[in-house]
Amino acid sequence: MDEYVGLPRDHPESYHSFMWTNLFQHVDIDPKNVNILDGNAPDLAAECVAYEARIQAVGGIELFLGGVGSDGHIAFNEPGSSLASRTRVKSLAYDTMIANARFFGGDMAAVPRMALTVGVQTIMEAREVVIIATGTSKALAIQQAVEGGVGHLCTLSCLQLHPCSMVVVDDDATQELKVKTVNVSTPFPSNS
Ligand SMILES: N[C@@H]1[C@@H](O)[C@H](O)[C@@H](COP(=O)(O)O)O[C@@H]1O
Repeated sequence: MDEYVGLPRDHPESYHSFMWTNLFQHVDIDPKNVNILDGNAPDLAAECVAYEARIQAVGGIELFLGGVGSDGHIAFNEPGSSLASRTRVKSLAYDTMIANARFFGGDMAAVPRMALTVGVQTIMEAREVVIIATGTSKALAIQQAVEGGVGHLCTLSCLQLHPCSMVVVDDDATQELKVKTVNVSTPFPSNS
């Protein structure tokens, strides 16, 4: 769904490496059926257009599975991204660079400043969207996305308008939610 611009494909922190290490090498998939954006393409804009065309050619995205940044971004659709956006080159937000510095030895100078990413509209056209958010660092983003209005400052909020989306959270990620619900398996206290 996204890839840093200019980071060597085989760098341990590239999304190519992440996907091969954590998923593709464990499943029976023909490498020619893997489609990851090329952040080193000679023409980045053309790479983004071609990626959208490849999605269309296979009939669209069946399931979009992703995470969320602590500022509410999905893929690399940083705050301020157009809700009509499609795959494109994106400058990373300073907060995202700080969050990612841990993957680059804490060296901000080593953190890529740009990425290729699917757009908000690209994600909205997937038939199903599942987003996983764990930990207190995601709690504000979850609150804004679930209880706030739909807006481009928290691109996860667009899922309020998606017909088949789900956000999977742990308890920590729900800490900022204002509307409390009771776990259906918890019995109500008895008055007697
Ligand atoms: N580009 C990725 C996002 O696609 C991802 O959702 C986010 C959160 O990742 P994690 O769930 O590992 O914190 O990290 C990066 O910013």
